[in-house]
Amino acid sequence: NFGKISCTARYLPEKVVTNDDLAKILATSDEWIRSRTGIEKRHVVTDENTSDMCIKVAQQLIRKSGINAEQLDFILVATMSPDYTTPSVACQVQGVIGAKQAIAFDISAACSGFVYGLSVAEKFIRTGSQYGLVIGGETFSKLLDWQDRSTAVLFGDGAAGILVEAQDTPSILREKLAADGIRNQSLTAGFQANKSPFFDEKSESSYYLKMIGRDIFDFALRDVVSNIQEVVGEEKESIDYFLLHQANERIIEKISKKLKVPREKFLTNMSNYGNTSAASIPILLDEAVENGKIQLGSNQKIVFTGYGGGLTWGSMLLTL
Ligand SMILES: O=C(O)C1CCN(c2ccc(-c3cc(CO)ccc3Cl)cn2)CC1
Repeated sequence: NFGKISCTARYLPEKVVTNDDLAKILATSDEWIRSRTGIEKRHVVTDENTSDMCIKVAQQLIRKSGINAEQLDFILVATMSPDYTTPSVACQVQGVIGAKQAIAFDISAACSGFVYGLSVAEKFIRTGSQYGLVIGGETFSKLLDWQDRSTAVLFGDGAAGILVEAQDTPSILREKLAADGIRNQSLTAGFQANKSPFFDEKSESSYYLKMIGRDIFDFALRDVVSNIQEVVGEEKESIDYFLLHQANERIIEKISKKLKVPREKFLTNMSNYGNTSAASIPILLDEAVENGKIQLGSNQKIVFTGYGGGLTWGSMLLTL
């Protein structure tokens, strides 16, 4: 058997924060944020955590697909902002929706988490699983230094995911995942300092998200472009849509130029959500399904590409 995407869903927290709202608390402006990132607004949780949003996505997937939660064999949640280190968000979801047969664990691959998760899901399907959920969910608002205008304006909260089910023909045609731990300090968040009586005082906690933007930008233009080329090969023209992690409008423009693929083949929505890390690709996918650009079961060819902290990156070529 092979995995196919048979349902999509998304959940955004109610509160919307515009660039002008941020300009009231930070030395920034709508003009700067919009011109440098393409972001106009983002959603921010006020009383929810990552698990709450992922549970809502899972409940929608079950309702929309008509399957019973007990049919699920696995639940994978890609997140770098879980409620706890344990239990996993996936286990919190599994418990609430009553997916008693499902194994459940989180995937920590930053903004590549959804692509890594879909790749893992495919392996479960190929070895006998029938149904599973892959959900990307983030509450970055708790990781950010809201005094730091270079990062606080870039990110948003949200969750989205897919139901993956077994079929006898392949949907995932090619994939290439990668990581480079040498550059692991280019994007960090959530460091927890040790406070035991036996630990040297040296360690200071750097919980807030820190990013060397220039390094990540360059990485996206170099490694990510060659990764897409490696996965897409000569079939560039036959791809209907490229769904890249929604980090920055200018990055996507530059990548489309480097690949010599028309910009309109790259779906984007960072203007409305900011960078939602592991949730960004499934949010984009669910919107495209909702507005009809993408139809599941249509044999359309799409590419998913994640890239971010780790450093991690990876692309998958699918026929839907
Ligand atoms: O001065 C400017 O123009 C700044 C320059 C720096 N910028 C950046 C840099 C890197 C990212 C980014 C982040 C992640 C993490 O999800 C993944 C992938 C990318 Cl490419 C987003 N924005 C913002 C505008």
